Amino acid sequence: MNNKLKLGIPKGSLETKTVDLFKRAGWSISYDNRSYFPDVNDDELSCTLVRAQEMSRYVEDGTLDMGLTGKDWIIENGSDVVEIQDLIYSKTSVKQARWVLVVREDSPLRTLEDLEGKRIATELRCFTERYFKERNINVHVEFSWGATEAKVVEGLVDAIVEVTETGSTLRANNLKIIHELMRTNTVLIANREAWNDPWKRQKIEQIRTLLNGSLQAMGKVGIKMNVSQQNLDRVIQLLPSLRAPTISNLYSADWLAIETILDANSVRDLIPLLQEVGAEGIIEYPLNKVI
Ligand SMILES: Nc1ncnc2c1ncn2[C@@H]1O[C@H](COP(=O)(O)OP(=O)(O)OP(=O)(O)O)[C@@H](O)[C@H]1O
Ligand SMILES: O=P(O)(O)OC[C@H]1O[C@H](OP(=O)(O)OP(=O)(O)O)[C@H](O)[C@@H]1O
Ligand SMILES: [Mg+2]
Repeated sequence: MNNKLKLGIPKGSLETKTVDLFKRAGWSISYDNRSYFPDVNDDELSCTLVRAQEMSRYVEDGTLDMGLTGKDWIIENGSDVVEIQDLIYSKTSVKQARWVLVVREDSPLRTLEDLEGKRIATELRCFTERYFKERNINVHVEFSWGATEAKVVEGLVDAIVEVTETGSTLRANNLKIIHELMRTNTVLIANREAWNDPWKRQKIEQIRTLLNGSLQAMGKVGIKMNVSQQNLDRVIQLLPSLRAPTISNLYSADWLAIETILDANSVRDLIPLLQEVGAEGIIEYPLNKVI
């Protein structure tokens, strides 16, 4: 029988982006709507859908060898897992999210200390209790099952501790941030025993490299151009690159080809500048992985 690595895919807001990332990395994960055990085109993997909130507990106890979840939930659960790789993506972006203390815009509460004796609702209850305890501020923290912003709007609680990325939910509800408690992002985690098993570690490393390479390639493009020897320095000065641009000789001795990688959104400003300093035959191409 084949060796198998048991992989947890986060069900919920991270799900689609995670499956997309695996697709780019070379693994096709497919399932019908009601199944919690997706198929994957790799005999060495078995996949299970698990809530992001619970992932680290199943990885810690070995039910799963590896999984993806948020740093916030690893901390909340106090799970002893190996954090293999930060993979900074979420449902909406490729940036970190923030857990923040939030009150109504018209609230007189301004600082952490102002929360003394007040009520706070949050999904991250243990973390929030610990955070205030460490600062000797007494608060009543109650668990929220979701729609947390509504509770502070309606006055059910004095404040909430909630995750935010763009801030649009807070703005839509006339809420303001008075303190940032933590930054969080998606992390690839592994069970300690699995990490110490040579076959499993090799498989985890393969997945880490390809997921990270695919994530790094998002929003980046390759660009290639020809330039005469006399214009070389002026072109090079315009080009950012991972290390240094690659330069190779063309058949005609005093012309060179330059190749580099850059942010896709910088290309439209860069191309006219490159032309001005003598670059010709410019081509741009998409990237699948940057490793
Ligand atoms: N709007 C957001 N922007 C960036 N990251 C987010 C956002 N919402 C949630 N996350 C992150 O995604 C992970 C999963 O989110 P969360 O815990 O809210 O579960 P969920 O799958 O959205 O389920 P639920 O519907 O219960 O909220 C968490 O680690 C969280 O930090
Ligand atoms: O700052 P923003 O970019 O507006 O993001 C913040 C919102 O995103 C999350 O909700 P989500 O969209 O995951 O919905 P959910 O309540 O179903 O989890 C979070 O619970 C906030 O409500
Ligand atoms: Mg959510």
